[in-house]
Parts: sequence; structure tokens; C-alpha cells
Amino acid sequence: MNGSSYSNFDTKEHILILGESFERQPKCAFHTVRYDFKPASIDTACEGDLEVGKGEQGSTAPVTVFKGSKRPYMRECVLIVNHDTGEYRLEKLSNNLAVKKTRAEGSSKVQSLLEQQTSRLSQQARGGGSSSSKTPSAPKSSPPKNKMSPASPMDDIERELMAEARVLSQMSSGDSSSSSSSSEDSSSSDSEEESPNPTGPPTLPCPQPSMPALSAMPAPGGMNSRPGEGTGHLMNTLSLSGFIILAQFSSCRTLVKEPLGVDPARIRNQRNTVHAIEHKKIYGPLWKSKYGPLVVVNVASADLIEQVLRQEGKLPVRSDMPHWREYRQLRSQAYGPLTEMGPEWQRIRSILNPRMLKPRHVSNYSPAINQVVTDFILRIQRLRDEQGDGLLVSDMAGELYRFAFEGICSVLFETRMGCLNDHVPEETQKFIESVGEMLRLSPVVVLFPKSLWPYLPFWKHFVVVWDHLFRIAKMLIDSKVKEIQGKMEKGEPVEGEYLTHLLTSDKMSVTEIQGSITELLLAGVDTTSNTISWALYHLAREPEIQEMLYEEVKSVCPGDKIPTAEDIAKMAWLKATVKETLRLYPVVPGNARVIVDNEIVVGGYLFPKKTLFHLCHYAVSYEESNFPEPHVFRPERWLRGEDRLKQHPFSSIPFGFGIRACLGRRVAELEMYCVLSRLIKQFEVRPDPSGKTVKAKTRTLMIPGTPINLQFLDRK
Ligand code: HEM
Repeated sequence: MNGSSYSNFDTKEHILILGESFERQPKCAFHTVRYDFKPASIDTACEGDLEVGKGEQGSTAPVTVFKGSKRPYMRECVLIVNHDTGEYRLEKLSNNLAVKKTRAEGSSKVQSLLEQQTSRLSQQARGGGSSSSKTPSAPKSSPPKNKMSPASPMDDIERELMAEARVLSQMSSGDSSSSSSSSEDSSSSDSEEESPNPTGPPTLPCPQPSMPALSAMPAPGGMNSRPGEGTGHLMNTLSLSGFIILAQFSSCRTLVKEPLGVDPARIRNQRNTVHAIEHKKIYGPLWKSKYGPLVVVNVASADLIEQVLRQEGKLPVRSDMPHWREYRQLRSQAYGPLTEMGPEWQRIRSILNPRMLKPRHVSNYSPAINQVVTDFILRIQRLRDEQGDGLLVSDMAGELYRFAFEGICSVLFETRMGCLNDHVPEETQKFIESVGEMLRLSPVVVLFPKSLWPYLPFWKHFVVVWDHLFRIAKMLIDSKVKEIQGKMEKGEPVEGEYLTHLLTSDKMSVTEIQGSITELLLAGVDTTSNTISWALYHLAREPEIQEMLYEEVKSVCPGDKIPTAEDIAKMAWLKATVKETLRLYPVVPGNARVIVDNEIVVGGYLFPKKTLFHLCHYAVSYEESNFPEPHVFRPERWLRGEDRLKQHPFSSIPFGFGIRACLGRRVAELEMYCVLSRLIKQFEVRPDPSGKTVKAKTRTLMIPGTPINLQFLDRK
């Protein structure tokens, strides 16, 4: 392509290219780079297959490239999107280039995000596999630009590209917080963008959350970088579940917000920067939002949330998770509780539930969890002694990520992974990185039409990291199988907990166990670690509340006694502290339900089948009527008494509700109670002497916007 052919283009325009190749010329206004993709099918995807082209001389890092869709594109063409006028036009570039689709953007933020992403992938690919050293083929010269006729057969392509362009333009015109998700980025923590961004699909766990992932992804490798940090990792996982769909369209600017029954024209074009709490003030507790073609009904009162959830039916649906499901189909892997739907979902939940949710079973995990807590305390002591003034430990959320990963693996796989060691074992490291990569890529992949996935460089990478995850999970499961077989052969009793039970009960195949355990793991790390981080943050800042907790733990477990599940049952203040933490920072700030089978009535309105409801939990948990002085951290509201009686039972439901509610709730609680009680018994926790406040931000999950640093003083 001749750079001069673009010289008249406004740099605000995005261009989407269809064509064999597209090279950047030094003087071109656009950052474009030639890529050369092997027409790899996903089945052959491996690290080495990922070939992201190097930029030509003077170019910036590569942007994204698709090798054409299966449709027979006959022409190289360019779609030009003018962001000022909103106009799109498709122009033909040449007559004879084969089907390959490349996209490049102008100087928008989105471009730089994509560039960083692709550049990182490129580096990984180059460093990662034997075949990754292939160099891109020589750039082709630029074809001339011809105006296409409106009746051209390119209409189809135009439509598809316009849809993508719309997504890109919406992302690039979105809230600037989308570019700063790194926990290092403390400068913006006070801005509105960094506020918890509570709910309302526009602010739901995603849009902004998804793209920042591109830039703010922790460098893969090293446990010091929390996997998926900046993406709200996991629940990407829960985004994972119900939220991903919302994520998808929450990346679009809100077009209409409409109190049900009110003329939408009056309030058209609301910017997407208003929070759900404010939306509620404007529209009342029930309003409709349109995101592109999708319509979401936002529900922001405890009463109405209850109405939706009570009508969710026997097989509740959050959403499908097409990209997670696609991987499983591709590799003939089994769905787990997050991805499964319908009667099959019901079946696997009925198998997984008892040992995850019944208190008498869950209490059996406390020895394993307490061992992990012991190691965590030792680690805190080491870090404290190594860092700065001998008291401060930086980035507690990162440290607690290690703790939560180790803790949940000790429960699920009945094995230790070494996350709290100074030197993390290689396979563990790879596992953690794969989790992070998968969660980081999830919200990106899902932004694109499914038909394009096989041609997205990051889809290949997505598949590769899922491969690692499933491989390592399989390795751990296989080793447990061997252990069990060995014992059986020797006639020894087979004892064990979660995995052993699943393997010996014969209700699921090994493949199904692998699918379910992997999803449990994915849902069970960021959720707990972020919640513990917030609890410690508040305990450090409210010494009286911490003292109450200390006194309670000491009285239930005097001396060196380590709290068991039975002890914890007696610690009302501890439980109230965790509940209050989850009220202020519901790690999943908005959930979703699609009522598939029936029309339902909510708030006096009749909604058709398949209406997508967004449950604005964050907004509801700050309602003055339920929680006087809602911004104040006050665990006592959860103790039995007058205040408690006033709360609506659906005013704070951080683990969801009903048969589709959190499967790991009891284990999560046990982990949080064990680690908090023992940390507070061991240390007096003080805030960062720099006095920095930490605000929440929503990256799918509600996470600390900046690192939480705390001092740990030994208690005498
Ligand atoms: C503070 C910790 C946690 C919080 C606040 C939390 C919250 C949630 C929420 C809100 C949901 C959606 C529920 C609904 O749609 O009604 C959910 C689902 C789920 N959670 Fe958790 N979670 C936590 C920890 C965990 C842990 C430790 C695990 C694994 C051991 C886990 C596994 C799951 C799974 C598998 C689902 C999907 C259940 C299904 O769709 O059937 N969670 N969680």
C-alpha cells in the first residue's frame, strides 16, 4: 500500500482493511503493520503458530489482524469510519487480493491498547515456540484506492466491518478509565472513573474493564503480577458467567436510558459515565438501557431484585459464555458449573454441591486451609522484614492472590502448589499465568463476532492458555487417580476430600471432573482475595473495630489455639466484618438473569421471555433505607438487633441467590474467616503511613484501584 494514498485521511478515522497484507509506510498517518498469518486452523493452534508481524521501519507495534472470514471476500477494501461525523464508507483497494482481513486503527487510544496487546502477544509468540521464529513475508505494495459502488457485493463485508468499527469507536470514545487499569496507576484513583463504577450494564463489570485489560495486563510471568490484574480477572469468570454478555455490550455507549413508561426521547443520549446509583435517582429503581441492539432491564431495589430472583425458574440462566464454551467444544472438554446450562447444569450442581456447601463437609477443609494460612503468615513476616521499614507489606491484594490460589487448590486438588514459596514451581507458575491470560483475553475475545475468532491472534493464544489450564488440571487429577489406585491395590482405605470424593463416587467422568474443578478454581481466587484485601484495609483504618475482632478471636481461641470451623461459628464479629466488607465492596457488583421460560411481572410491568435483567447489587447495598450512613464501615449492622431487622433480605446478597448462587460460598467464607482471624490475632494491622486512601474500581470484579499497603506489627 502506498502511504501517500492515505495522506488525505483524517487521523481520527479508523480504517479497517480487507486484504492480503497491509504495510505501514513511514509517512503514513496510520499505524499499520504487515502481518503474515499462516492459515492455521484452531486445531493446530499452538504457541508457535502465532505470528504477529513485526512493524515495518518506523512503525509502532503491530495492531490486530484477522485472516479473512470463511466468507469468500473477493476484494481488498478499507472501511473508513469518521469519528466526527459518524460516517462510514467502504472503499476498494485492489481487485485481486485474496481473503485476508487486517484491521488497523488511527491514533486512537484503542489502537494503542491493541498495539500493546498485540505486541505483547507477538513477543510471547516469538519467545515461546520453535515455530515462532518465522518472519512475516515481504510486504506487498499498496493497491490503489477506488471508490466502490453502493450496490457492490461488498455489502456483507461492509456490514461486518461496520459492526466491528462501531465497537472500536465506542471503545475509543468511552471513559478514559479504560486505559488505566493497572494497580500501579494511582494517579487516577480519585477520579470518577476510578470509582466503583457500580453496575448498570454500562458500568457493569466490563466494558471499560475489558479493554484496559489490553494494556494493563500484568506482564505474564512472575507471581508478583496478579494474573488478570486490571481485568477484574476472574469473574471475568463470572463475567464469566452472566456478565460476559453484559460486558460485551456494556462496552457500547448507552444510547437510551428510559424509565419504563417514559418517553425515551427526553433522555436520549445520556453519557455512560453516570453510575447506577445516579441512574436510579433519575429513573427510579427500574429502567431500560439499550446497548446497540440489546436491551437490558436494570433492577435497582431490593424488592424488585427479589421479584426477579423468585421467578428465575428451575434452571436459572445468567448468560451463555460462548467463548468458554467454544473452547470446550473445540477440545471435547466438559462444561463446568459456570458454563453449563439447563438440565446438565442441574445434574453437575447436584453432584458438586454437597461437598462444597454442606457445613459439615466444608468444615473438613479447615485443616488444609489453616496450613495455607500458617504459610501465609510466615510469608508476611518475611516480606515485612525484607521490605522498607520492617513493617510494611506492599500490595496486599497481590499477596492475597497467592494465598487464595494456594488455598483453593489445597481444597480442590488436595495438594499444595507452592504459591507462597519464594520460588514458585514452574508448573504452578505456568498455571497461574494461564489463568491470568485466559481471564485477560476473555473480555477481548468476546467483543468480536464468533466467526472471526479462529482468525484472531489472541483467540489462538486464548486456546493455548486454556490448553495449559486443562493440561495441568488433568495432571493433578491423574496423580490423584494414581494415588487412589495405589491405595486400593494395597487394600488401604481411600481417604480424602473433594477430589477424592468426586473420583471415587463415580458420578462424573474424569473429563467432567476436570471441567468442573477448573471452573471452580477460576471462580475461587480473585473473589476471596479481593474481599480479604478490603477487610484488612478497613480493619487497619478502624482500630476500634480491629480491637473488637482481636478480643473476640482471643476469647474463642486463647493462646496458640488455631481456630477451627467450630470456633469460627462462635465469632459473630468476624462474620459481621466480612458481611460489611462485601456490602461495601460486593466483589461481583452486578449480576444477571435471563428468564428464559416465562414472561414475568416485575414492579408491575410485564416482561417477555428472555428479557435480560441486570441486578444492580452495588447500588442497592448503598441504599440509605436499608443501611443508614451507607458509606460507613460498620460491622455491627449485621449483628442481631434492631438495625438488622430493618434490612431487606435482598439488600446485600454478595453470593447471589437461589439454586444458581455461588457454589464456593462456604469455602470462600471459611478461607476468609481463617485468614482474617489469624492475621488479626498475630498482628496489629495498621494503614500505610503515607495515608493514601484506596478507592475501588470495577474491572468486572470490584477490586482495589491502587495497591493496598499495610503495616504488620507483632502483637505482644
Ligand atoms: C468472596 C468470595 C466470593 C463471592 C463474593 C462470590 C460471588 C459469586 C456470585 C455473585 C455468583 C453468581 C451467583 C448467581 O448468579 O446468583 C457466583 C457464582 C459462582 N461462584 Fe462464587 N463467589 C465467591 C467465591 C467463590 C469460590 C471460592 C468459588 C469456588 C470454590 C466460587 C465458585 C463459584 C461458581 C462455580 C459459581 C457459578 C455457579 C453456577 O453458575 O452454578 N465462588 N459467585
